[in-house]
Amino acid sequence: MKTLSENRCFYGTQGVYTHASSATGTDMTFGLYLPPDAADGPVPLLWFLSGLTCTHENAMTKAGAQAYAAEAGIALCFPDTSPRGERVADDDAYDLGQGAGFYVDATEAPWAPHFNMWHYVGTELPALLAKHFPIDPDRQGITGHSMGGHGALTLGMGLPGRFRSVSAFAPICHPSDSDWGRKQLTAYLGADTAKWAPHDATLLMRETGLDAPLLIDTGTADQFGDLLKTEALAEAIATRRQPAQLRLQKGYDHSYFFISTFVPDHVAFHAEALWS
Ligand SMILES: N[C@@H](CCC(=O)N[C@@H](CSC=O)C(=O)NCC(=O)O)C(=O)O
Repeated sequence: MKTLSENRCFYGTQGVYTHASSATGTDMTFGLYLPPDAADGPVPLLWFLSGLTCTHENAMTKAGAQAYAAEAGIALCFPDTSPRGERVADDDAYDLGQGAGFYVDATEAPWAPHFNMWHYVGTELPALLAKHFPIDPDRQGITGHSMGGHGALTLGMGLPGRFRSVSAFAPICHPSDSDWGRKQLTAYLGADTAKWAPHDATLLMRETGLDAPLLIDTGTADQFGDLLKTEALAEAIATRRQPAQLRLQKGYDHSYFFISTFVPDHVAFHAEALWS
């Protein structure tokens, strides 16, 4: 692992690191914020999975989460959203290929050799963090935005017992029934829709639900609102009687202005679960 940068931030450290990933077969870059409490021993970890077109950098520099994480004594990890590089497959569209890994392990050509973001975020990167940083692996929460919100929800439900708390900002909720999902799941996993089910939060909610507290915020003026299919997840939550807060925030769009407004609520929500 190599350190690319470390900056003092709210009395802790915002680092950016790169490492050779066996999951993706590429070098992967991630951001890790360690709060001041990490100087005294292991701290809980909150994952922030980003959306389409993002690198590790967008949420790290635009969400404004560090101030609240410092106060709550929680580390933040900002992974990249896909493998990258000249020898990695890509597509001209912004919503497929590099920057659009959808947090799945691809089985189809040309994506399968490198696009293994489920394994990367779910297995490889947690182990790397636990080895190199003062992180308590038994106290993890996960959040994310849009495609990253989809990742937070599907990893949260797909890895029972891993996360003590799950939240999302404007998540893609039902990718099997959305133009933000069908194209990508077909490309990465093939045309057999049965293989998509573990990567669809609405279907997972109907089938298995979530064994952790859940908070979702979505703006009523989200320019991608029709693609998110929030209503399908809301119905699945209600039908299942899943304990959850699903808040529709009046006038907010899909941007980081929306995320940074509600980031304090989300960090506090995770802190309550991670420190109890
Ligand atoms: N370029 C696209 C829209 C891309 C976009 O809005 N990406 C969002 C995430 S959308 C869902 O995953 C994002 O986080 N962008 C980065 C940022 O810093 O805002 C288009 O033009 O339509």
